[in-house]
Amino acid sequence: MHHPAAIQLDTLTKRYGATVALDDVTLDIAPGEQTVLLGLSGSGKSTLLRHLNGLERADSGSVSVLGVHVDAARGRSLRQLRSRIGFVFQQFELVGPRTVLENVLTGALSELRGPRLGLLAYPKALRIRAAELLAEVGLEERAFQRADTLSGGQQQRVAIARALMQEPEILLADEPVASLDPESSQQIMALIQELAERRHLTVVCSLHQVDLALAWGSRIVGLQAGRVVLDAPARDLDEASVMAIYKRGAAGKRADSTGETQRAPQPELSGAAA
Ligand SMILES: Nc1ncnc2c1ncn2[C@@H]1O[C@H](COP(=O)(O)OP(=O)(O)OP(=O)(O)O)[C@@H](O)[C@H]1O
Repeated sequence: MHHPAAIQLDTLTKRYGATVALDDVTLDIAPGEQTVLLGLSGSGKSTLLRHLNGLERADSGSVSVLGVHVDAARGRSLRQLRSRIGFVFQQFELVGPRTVLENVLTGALSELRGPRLGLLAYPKALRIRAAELLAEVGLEERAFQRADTLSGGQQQRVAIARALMQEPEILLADEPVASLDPESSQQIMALIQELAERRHLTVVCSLHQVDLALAWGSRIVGLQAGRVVLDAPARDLDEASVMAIYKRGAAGKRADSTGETQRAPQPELSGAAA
């Protein structure tokens, strides 16, 4: 790889009590690369994503993002790093009673001092940028509507616009389409791809839908019980080779600290998505 990596994980291991959530993960992700994480529920996808912006700390090994050693970053240096990393979530995490435009603007809060209430509390240049982003995600006509009146797919578009408001270099997405119907899921994935390509964003996205991952990701990383068991360009894979990562391994047998077993495996084809 001739680029310095945007993301570099070196023998990363993370345990929660007896559970090994990430087990000796080594991974380099190049700038502009779009990577999908696949694996059973509990295989470590969210834990991996949460290490990339310092929400979790490695037990051993190292995590380097945009040249910053995340494990060593604290306070201001961690805030600075986080301002370069956008994050979107399964449940969108919008402020429901606020307008769509205000929700997008909150993505710029790290650029400002103190909380802001109401549109006029934001500088005009930011309001213009937020409106442009809303247009880019196809929601300019919804700017003054309450966020909680939008459909799930529309809410995820707002969340994506909010993440882009901070002009990130990396976009992390933790099951961004798990709450959406198949058609909206495809639209959201296509949108993320298009926006990422336009900005040369590095994307790491966890998914449960194998067919979406194959259609979308430039690179597929499969996790099984915290280990990387597959790492290949999507074009070199077919559904059968990806489904192998869902075979019941250690992940399916482990019990958590309450003694409950893991949720059932749930690879999906998006046509059968919940
Ligand atoms: N804060 C925590 N405390 C205890 N155990 C945790 C914690 N976070 C994750 N785990 C455990 O670590 C393992 C990996 O969890 P993780 O959420 O990363 O999996 P995942 O692949 O993202 O699952 P899903 O697809 O259901 O989101 C699981 O066994 C989980 O129970």
